[in-house]
Amino acid sequence: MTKTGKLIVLTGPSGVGKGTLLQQLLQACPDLYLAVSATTRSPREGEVDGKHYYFLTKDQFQTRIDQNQLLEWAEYAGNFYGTLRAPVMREITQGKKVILEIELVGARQIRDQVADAFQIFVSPPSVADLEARIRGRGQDSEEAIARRLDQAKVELAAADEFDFQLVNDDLDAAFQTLKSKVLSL
Ligand SMILES: Nc1ncnc2c1ncn2[C@@H]1O[C@H](COP(=O)(O)OP(=O)(O)OP(=O)(O)O)[C@@H](O)[C@H]1O
Ligand SMILES: Nc1nc2c(ncn2[C@@H]2O[C@H](COP(=O)(O)O)[C@@H](O)[C@H]2O)c(=O)[nH]1
Repeated sequence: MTKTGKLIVLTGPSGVGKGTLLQQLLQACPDLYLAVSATTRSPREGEVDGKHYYFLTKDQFQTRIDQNQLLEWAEYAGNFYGTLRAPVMREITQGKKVILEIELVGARQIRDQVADAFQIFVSPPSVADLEARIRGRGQDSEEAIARRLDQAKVELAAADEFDFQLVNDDLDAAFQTLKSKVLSL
């Protein structure tokens, strides 16, 4: 019998801790495949091309759109972000669980295209905590922080659209809940 893979979407406002939770999840679930996104954003300190993102120019990103290479894409806080279709389909066909860490507009596109994708929304304990986390990361300009906090309000209002909601308050507790859910899929 052919094993069918599963597409899992992890969404939540910038700074809520998606990436932190994901790194722990990947350690705990070595069979989970994290799709590396493409973006036109500049690399942050320590970010490696092909590992954290594929860093593209706007023209390169547009070519991927024109050639239908992206499963979903969105403009977020002045930059473009998207998921490359081919690696995701390859891993799903091979029966793997594939996880995407993406924002709301992209998550909605996935919902329209992949009916059985499982969608998880991560919330902060409060907007004040969210702001403190973005600032504590120390990698975004004041302008970028303001844009991300504006967008966070839109994203938090959409949390009920998701299959599963997780509050990332205590990191260990949130990680255990996330791991149990992902392993159950
Ligand atoms: N439960 C938590 N309590 C306190 N700080 C946290 C918690 N989870 C994550 N953080 C911290 O919050 C900051 C933002 O986390 P992270 O970069 O993982 O967020 P993100 O949702 O992936 O953001 P983005 O979408 O912008 O990439 C990091 O400094 C991280 O260490
Ligand atoms: N729609 C998509 N959103 C994505 C993708 N990769 C990342 N993201 C989301 O963008 C924001 C900002 O990320 P940052 O690395 O600049 O902080 C965040 O919400 C990510 O989840 C993608 O491929 N498609």
